[in-house]
Amino acid sequence: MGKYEQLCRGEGTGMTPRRQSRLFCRHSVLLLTLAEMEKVKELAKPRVSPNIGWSYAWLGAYEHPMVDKINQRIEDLTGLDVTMAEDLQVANYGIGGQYEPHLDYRQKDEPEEFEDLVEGNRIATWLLYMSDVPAGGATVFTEVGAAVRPIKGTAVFWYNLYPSGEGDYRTLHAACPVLVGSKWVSNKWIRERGQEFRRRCGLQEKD
Ligand SMILES: O=C(O)CCC(=O)C(=O)O
Ligand SMILES: [Fe+2]
Repeated sequence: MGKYEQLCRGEGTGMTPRRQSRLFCRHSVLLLTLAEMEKVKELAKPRVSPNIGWSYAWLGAYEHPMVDKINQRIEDLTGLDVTMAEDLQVANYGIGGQYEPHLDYRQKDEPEEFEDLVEGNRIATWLLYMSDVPAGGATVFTEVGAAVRPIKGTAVFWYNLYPSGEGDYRTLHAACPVLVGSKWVSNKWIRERGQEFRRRCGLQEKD
């Protein structure tokens, strides 16, 4: 059985206490209000296929003042500039909906993928859960051995790139199949441009 399946079953996290303490910093405050989450879902609903597999929609800041406010909140919380970030992505997973292990950043050996990277690569990912999921639906990091259960109003944030700009393979992650309920998330992919004075670059490849 692969690490993905194992983690989804709630087995084999096996993280050292040190790693655990460095990875997890979960606050019990709602990062978006219930009204904001409902609005985001309402805006996305006509564009996703609720409750079947996995589907998503992009929400531009111009669509509703609340979207703009949410983007601003992400900037305040992460300390990163969101001017050149991608639009807010809203995704829904129905029963059985999942997302296989992948990297959010573009790799160097995908040259054709670099064409639309004027804003740079995806330096960081902000992933916010907009629903509780009674069973399944965790986000798992297969290299690290971590599983994050969706809790409505909480978010996961990580850097996809080393400060040098090199991709960090340890960020490989996946969404486990939803077993009961419906999973709503919103993703914000922050790009490298605009972070020059917010996150200093490293001298070594893996700095
Ligand atoms: O829904 C999740 O838990 C992860 C989603 C994800 O990794 C993505 O959309 O890139
Ligand atoms: Fe992802």
